Amino acid sequence: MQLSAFRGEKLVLKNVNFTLNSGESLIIQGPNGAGKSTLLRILAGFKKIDSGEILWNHENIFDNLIQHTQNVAWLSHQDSLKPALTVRENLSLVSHIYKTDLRDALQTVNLSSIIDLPARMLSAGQKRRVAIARILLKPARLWLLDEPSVGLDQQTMEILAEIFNQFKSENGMIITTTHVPLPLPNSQYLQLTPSSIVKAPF
Ligand SMILES: Nc1ncnc2c1ncn2[C@@H]1O[C@H](COP(=O)(O)OP(=O)(O)OP(=O)(O)O)[C@@H](O)[C@H]1O
Repeated sequence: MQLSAFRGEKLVLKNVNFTLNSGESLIIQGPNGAGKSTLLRILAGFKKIDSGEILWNHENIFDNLIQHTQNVAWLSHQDSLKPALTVRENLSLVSHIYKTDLRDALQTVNLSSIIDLPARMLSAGQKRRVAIARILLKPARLWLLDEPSVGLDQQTMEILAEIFNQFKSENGMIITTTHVPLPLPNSQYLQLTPSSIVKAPF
């Protein structure tokens, strides 16, 4: 892999390298600005790299990004819910596309009772749980999660542990950023540090 990437003029990722197999998880750590979200965006195919390559089953993900996006489910830092739409409406498109059970997903995150509430009326933790339900609705091989536990209470952390465990036992792969301990035993760790390297002006 050995990938490097700039954001603007700043070298954010330098020679990052890891391998992940089916059923494994990787926890990306580092201080604010170290490039954790940037790395997730790259792995999701949303941002190009400046050197190196990312291989999925020996093939460069950037050679067929449409195919790659089908392998990936993405939980961003924001929950990306439409405030005026109900929980059901926010999730119905993804559940319709993949023919997956919206009620099951909401039940897993303990949100069945608020299925018809508009997203703008949800608490921060409830919004996070809806975003996690959306991950469950896409039959992806790789989950890319940006600080998945933000706003979650202890009970939901236990649910998250079960969700992670189940997904990995079905050979799913998880790559996640976090600033706090996550219920993901037997993970690899990748430590990023902020870089001070900037592009030469010419
Ligand atoms: N769109 C952008 N244009 C230019 N620089 C950017 C852009 N987005 C992020 N950066 C810079 O890239 C660096 C890495 O940002 P990134 O969001 O990946 O960090 P992070 O490790 O996820 O931080 P945090 O822990 O605060 O979420 C930061 O220095 C940030 O200022």
